[in-house]
Amino acid sequence: MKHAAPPLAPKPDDKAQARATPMIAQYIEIKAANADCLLFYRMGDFYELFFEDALTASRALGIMLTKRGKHMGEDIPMCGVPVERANDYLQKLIALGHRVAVCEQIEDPAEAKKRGAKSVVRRDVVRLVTPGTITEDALLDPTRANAFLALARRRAEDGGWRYGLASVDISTGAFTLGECAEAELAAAIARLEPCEIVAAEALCRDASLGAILAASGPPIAPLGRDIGDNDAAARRLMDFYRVATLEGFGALSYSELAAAATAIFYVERTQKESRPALARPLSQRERVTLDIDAATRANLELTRTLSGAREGSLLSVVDMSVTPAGARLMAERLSAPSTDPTLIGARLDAVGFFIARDDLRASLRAMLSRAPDLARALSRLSLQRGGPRDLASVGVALAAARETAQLFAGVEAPREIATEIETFAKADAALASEIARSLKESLPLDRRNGDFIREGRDGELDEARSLRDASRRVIAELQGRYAELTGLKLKIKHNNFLGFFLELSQAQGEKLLRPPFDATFTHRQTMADAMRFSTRELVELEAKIASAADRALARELALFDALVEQVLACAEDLRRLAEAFARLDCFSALAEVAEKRQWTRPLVDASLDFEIVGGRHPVVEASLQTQGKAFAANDCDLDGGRIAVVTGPNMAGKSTYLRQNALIALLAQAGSYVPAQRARIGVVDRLFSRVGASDDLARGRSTFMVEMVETAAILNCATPRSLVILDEIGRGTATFDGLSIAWATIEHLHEVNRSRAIFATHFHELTQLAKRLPRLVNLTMKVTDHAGDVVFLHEVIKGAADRSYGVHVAQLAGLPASVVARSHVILAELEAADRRAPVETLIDDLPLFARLAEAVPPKDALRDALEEIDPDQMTPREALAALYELKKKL
Ligand SMILES: Nc1ncnc2c1ncn2[C@@H]1O[C@H](COP(=O)(O)OP(=O)(O)OP(=O)(O)O)[C@@H](O)[C@H]1O
Repeated sequence: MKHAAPPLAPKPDDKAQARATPMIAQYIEIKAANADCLLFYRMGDFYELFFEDALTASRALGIMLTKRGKHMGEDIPMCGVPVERANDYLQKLIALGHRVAVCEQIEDPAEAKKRGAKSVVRRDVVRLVTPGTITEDALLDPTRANAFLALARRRAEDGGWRYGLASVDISTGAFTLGECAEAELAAAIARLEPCEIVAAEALCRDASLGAILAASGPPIAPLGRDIGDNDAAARRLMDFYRVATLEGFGALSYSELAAAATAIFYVERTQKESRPALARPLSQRERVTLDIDAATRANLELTRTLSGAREGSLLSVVDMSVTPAGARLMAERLSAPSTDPTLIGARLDAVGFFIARDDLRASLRAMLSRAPDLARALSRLSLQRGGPRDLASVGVALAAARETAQLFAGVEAPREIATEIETFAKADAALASEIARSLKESLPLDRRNGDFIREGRDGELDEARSLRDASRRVIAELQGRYAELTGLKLKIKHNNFLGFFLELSQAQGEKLLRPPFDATFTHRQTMADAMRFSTRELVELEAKIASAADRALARELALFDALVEQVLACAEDLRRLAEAFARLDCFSALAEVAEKRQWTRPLVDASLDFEIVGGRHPVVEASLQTQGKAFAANDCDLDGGRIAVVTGPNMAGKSTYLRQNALIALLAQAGSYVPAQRARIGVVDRLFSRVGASDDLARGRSTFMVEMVETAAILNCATPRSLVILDEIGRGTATFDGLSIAWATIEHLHEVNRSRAIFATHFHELTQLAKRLPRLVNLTMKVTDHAGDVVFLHEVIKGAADRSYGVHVAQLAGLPASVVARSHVILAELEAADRRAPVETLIDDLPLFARLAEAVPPKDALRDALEEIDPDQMTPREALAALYELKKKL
């Protein structure tokens, strides 16, 4: 079959448009204005897609591709999705990274007809649905924030670039700002985990930024133009918030202002006429959080495992929250732990309180688990996308707030909890009872068809409803009367085209066409097996019922709008309430985990200490527990910049040990109790890791290259306040290269970075470094070896491993016996050779890294001659002579 390239939707100025049908002409124009989106074009009960959109969507959604009419002599490809199932299809398209423009009919078809038989119903795009701007429950993951990130770039005073970051979650109204240099951008994006990134097109084209964005994962939405200068950006913000000055917004930098304005621009571009109730942007520039780069975040599997699953991540073990908002906050806390010991202490007090008061914790959690997702309901209401259930959610949340306040009445709670309780006590009781008084018990999802306002709430509504219902009874009576009158089997039915009509079989219907019945019954339609009639009485009733039903619905919708208005008038208070619920949920959930898993309160202070006694890996321990196995707890002491070099056999637990210490520090700073008997952590400013092997083939980097890039970042950035964990550096290359790199890395960490660090390695030669580096300690994994039967005890002890047991692990893994036997022979040979020329002698021959650095540059004749030259004291002639002299020396 000939398959010509599908006709692309022509440009609006194409002369083709002139020859298109009026409807296709309208389509072409709207599509051109939304070229980067799939266009859902409303036609009756369907959203239709045409031209290349139809091909994309039919492939992505697995729906049938048809055609409709011709354009320029070619069939127009078309596919469609029913309006009531649109959300399912939207979800699939969004998950695939598409953006969808929803185009509705914005006038009654009857109106269009008045303009002439051929005129098309007016249509317009009412909303762009994009991955970062969705609000519907059906499209959202309740436990994850759904933010887009707007980026803008401005010159700083020192001439360098500063990036402004605005993170907006329309589904909850959260709006935060930040600023960073290009080098910090990837880590910032990893922390914020946006679902979509928005930036001016010119910025997206920048080579180095483009590479960062492409590597960061989420789909990118380029905006046609920049937001303009500082004044234009400020004006956009003021217009959106309807304020005359930005003074109330705190000090915003130029790049933050530009990013905030870009975000608002995108909100307006996607939400069109609707204006979401966004919180005022909150600058987090002064925020003090633990810096974790993207690689470390991924390697430590904080909120997701390396394979992308939530299950098996740190979050999946820690998150025992009972509300979606609590789960979202928990993810945020783990993603951005604090570096402020006072704040951390206050949060730990709150967790401690809920551990001590398990009675209050149980009541609170029972109540919270019934509370709705207030933030998301509120957001939908503000976008006119809310339904009766969203309104009910506000009422239920307000009632729950009062109940919580009562629960804590007279209780002496720590500051972090007491402030939330004050918020609860102020919850608007009048609004809660107004909502409860107005809405029925069981509510429809959609407000479109009414039937959600209680009887007795509004006299006018009740009257219209009883008229509507009475008329329906009259219809039933009428059917009986007509049946009796004619002696025929007939039924009164309804459709949108005929309204009410009588239907009977063809044979019986014939009788109504003849006297005396033809005086009363008017023939309307003959079907294959039935005939349809109407009567004057039916037509009159139809009008009465329709108008009563219309009046009832209009009244219900008016009452709905009035309630929404009342809710939105206190949107700010309600959002604070939603946040307060999330925080209490988070604290009580952390108390729950601490108790369930026997975690203890860490001490976090401003020192450079790091002492963990009886530490465990939270995720490995939980997984062993389900298999009925115990986890062997281990200590770790890195006080004052100590570096632990861990050697030991494969499978003995080195990686687990490295990660658990990083995770314990991170949990402590996130305000959680920790899996250890005791932990004292001098607050960590940056957490670095180089663990696991992964390649980044998309960016043309091999496993070893990735390893070196990450190691370089660590050596360039780590400070004495940082915590560094390095797993098997130098493994991915030839032995001597790898050993040399690992050796120099440890020296650099010890002498230059002076960070607290743990280094796991199979290069046993490195343990010799302890002789030279005073803050280096050797640790090893305890192994028992009974007559060739090796048992890993997973216990970390002081000292160095003498062998790897690699061949033993290979045997356990099922390598053929002949290969294992041969490996033993080769190993014995190699070990004998090593004993004749041990690498340990190197330690005495090589100068230390720092001294090496001092020794550079080496002296030579050319350098000596250069040093003697003083250009300020020379005539041009002397200078020329000196130049010839230098050249000669060279
Ligand atoms: N402290 C512990 N208590 C009990 N089991 C542990 C402990 N540490 C590790 N394990 C178990 O041992 C397995 C191997 O641990 P891990 O991956 O940390 O070893 P490794 O020494 O880093 O190995 P390799 O050198 O091969 O990477 C883990 O999957 C876990 O089930």
